[in-house]
Amino acid sequence: MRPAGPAPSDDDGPAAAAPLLARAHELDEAEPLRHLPGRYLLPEGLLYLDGNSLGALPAGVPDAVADAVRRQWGEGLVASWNTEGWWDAPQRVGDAVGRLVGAAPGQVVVGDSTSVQLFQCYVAAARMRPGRRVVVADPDAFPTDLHLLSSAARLADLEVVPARPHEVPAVLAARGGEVALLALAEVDYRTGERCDVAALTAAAHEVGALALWDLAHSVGATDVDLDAAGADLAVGCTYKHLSGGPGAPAWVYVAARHQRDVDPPLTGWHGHADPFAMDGRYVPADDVRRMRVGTPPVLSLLALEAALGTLDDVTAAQLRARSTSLVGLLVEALTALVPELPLAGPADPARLGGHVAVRSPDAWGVVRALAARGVVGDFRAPDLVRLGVAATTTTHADVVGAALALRAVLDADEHRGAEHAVRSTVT
Ligand SMILES: Cc1ncc(COP(=O)(O)O)c(C=O)c1O
Ligand SMILES: Nc1c(O)cccc1C(=O)C[C@H](N)C(=O)O
Repeated sequence: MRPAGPAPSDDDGPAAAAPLLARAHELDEAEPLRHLPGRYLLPEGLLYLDGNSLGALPAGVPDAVADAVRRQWGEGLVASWNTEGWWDAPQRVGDAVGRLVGAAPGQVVVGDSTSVQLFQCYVAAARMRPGRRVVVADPDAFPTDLHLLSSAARLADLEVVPARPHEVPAVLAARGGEVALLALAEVDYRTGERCDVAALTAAAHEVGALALWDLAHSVGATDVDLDAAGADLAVGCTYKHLSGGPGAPAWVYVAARHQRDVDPPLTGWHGHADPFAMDGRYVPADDVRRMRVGTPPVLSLLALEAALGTLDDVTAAQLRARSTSLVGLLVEALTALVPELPLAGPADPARLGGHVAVRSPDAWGVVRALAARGVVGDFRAPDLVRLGVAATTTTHADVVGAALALRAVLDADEHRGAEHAVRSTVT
């Protein structure tokens, strides 16, 4: 963590800003994906640094959704399950997501929320490792992960052993043969810190455990490679860096080698080997389709498919390169312009996902004051100002602009206003 330092004097701000702004413009001009922001719709003049919560609207999505509603639903009616490929959309869209997380086709389905997929995976993993009762998990994980793990543990009689990512090797060494599952996120939703998926997966495998990854903050921001890492199970949202839209369905990955053994607890008819046999006996599909549950949110799935179409000609490595460049400049700009707010995570962009967080006892007021200046970040309790970069829409000029706005907020004491006293649920 970077130590807190003195605030720049009146002259330091602009002096430090000029070279940063010049470099931002150079980087934006040299950026191979500089055309990408033009494929998204954002309000004019807004500096949107919250795509790690809800990604911007891709320009093609409104027409795709209108077509899904008016033509596919309105005219095609029930026949659209076949003629428009609604029935197979979870696998088709799953493969499109899989391309961005290093999953060869046939290992990802999209349909339920991340919370549901997590629950499916916790219980399924415990069933795949009978006789082992321990799940090693990060106590600082996103709350839904912890809540669902706690319920799965009650249901399947599991013991949850807390370990932050850096503590995992020691905990695995201590609990070895008792461990059924290691459950972690690649990117810490608070600090942005990234851990080594391949190394930690290998450590889990060494003791015979499975590894489940929550990639909510990774997909579209990191170059995580599930197949290469040998991961067993993974889940992730699609409404953040993939811009699938509010409530867009999440995805689940099951490595091909586990698909005949994985035994999820929610055995809905869409996961049946022959759903239209209308057989009262459950026979799971013999591939990743068995992770499907019930009827998926088709309109949202089609919106997501259109959003992913925006990235058809872009690779995960290209997105990662742009994200890293943006995050690197954001860290540099924050370090230079607001040194009194320490970084919550590492300064090295290679060790970060798609967002950067700084600590402030007035974090909520800072976030509200930034919003009043047209800079959208978010607050995470108790003391974090989180600024996300989207490889799709954020520019280098945006990140320097956000750091400058933060400097101006602190200089003018705008974060201490009485109107910031009440905390809302979002941002
Ligand atoms: C790491 C992580 N997991 C899960 C979720 C959310 O899951 P759900 O989409 O089910 O609300 C989020 C964000 O909301 C998240 O950051
Ligand atoms: N999923 C969200 C929601 O349903 C409402 C408001 C925000 C969110 C988010 O995505 C929060 C986000 N996962 C986070 O890292 O804090």
